[in-house]
Amino acid sequence: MAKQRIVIKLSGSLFSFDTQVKALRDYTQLIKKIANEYQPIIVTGGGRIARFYIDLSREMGLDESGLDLTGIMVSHLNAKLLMSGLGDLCHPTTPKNLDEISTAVNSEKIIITGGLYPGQSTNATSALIAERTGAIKFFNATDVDGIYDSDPRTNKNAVLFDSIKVTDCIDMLRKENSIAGTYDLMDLISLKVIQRSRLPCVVFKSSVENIEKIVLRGIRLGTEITISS
Ligand SMILES: Nc1ncnc2c1ncn2[C@@H]1O[C@H](COP(=O)(O)OP(=O)(O)OP(=O)(O)O)[C@@H](O)[C@H]1O
Ligand SMILES: O=c1ccn([C@@H]2O[C@H](COP(=O)(O)O)[C@@H](O)[C@H]2O)c(=O)[nH]1
Repeated sequence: MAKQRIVIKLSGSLFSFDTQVKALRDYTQLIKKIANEYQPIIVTGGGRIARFYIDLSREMGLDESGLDLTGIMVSHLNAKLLMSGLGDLCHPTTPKNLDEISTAVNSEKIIITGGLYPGQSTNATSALIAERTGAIKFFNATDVDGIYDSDPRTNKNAVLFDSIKVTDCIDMLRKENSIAGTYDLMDLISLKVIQRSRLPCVVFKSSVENIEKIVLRGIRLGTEITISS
């Protein structure tokens, strides 16, 4: 019987100018372990390298959708980097749209990809992929412990939610930026997809240990996004 699918958004913070091969290997080992139980679909964020290209290209005069495409390209490079350590266990290409995702998942292999469409973040991509592939859950492994009542990077007194209704999350995050390279945490598209498809989603801090705990051992971490009836 085919394995259940899960989508894991891997924080772009894993992919940086000083990333060590050990960190990547630790993640590929974890992905292999997860693949014994589920069919993982991994979406890699753009991280600092995407922001580096986006910022320079913006100064050079590139328009916003062009900048989004640049960010998407970098997220696919990050995906390729992770794929280098997975060999045949992994679908050989990074799908570029939802149709390619639908075909790729039929291989029953691990799927690794980056962003898909301009005007959104890899979180929205992940939610759309989860919706399209019938994944049972969207695990958003980010660079903070979960969803707070305000940005914890700018408010040291921000309070972490154990769970939050998707509607409250939409109200809280609706004023966020939607220009290339600045989509923080969950963008509106990701939340709307979660809402319309009642997609289970948890946001937590990315680490090999945390992903193992939450995905394979069912330990509760971070912030669950709940859907009210
Ligand atoms: N209410 C909030 N709760 C938690 N984090 C928030 C909130 N509002 C803004 N943020 C910011 O969102 C950031 C996480 O989103 P970001 O997209 O930068 O991370 P990522 O998904 O790990 O990176 P990438 O997009 O490169 O994969 C946090 O570092 C935090 O500063
Ligand atoms: O589906 C997508 C995914 C990404 N982008 C652009 O790339 C950057 C980097 O992605 P992050 O998720 O923020 O790491 C993002 O800011 C967008 O500009 C996109 O357009 N569509």
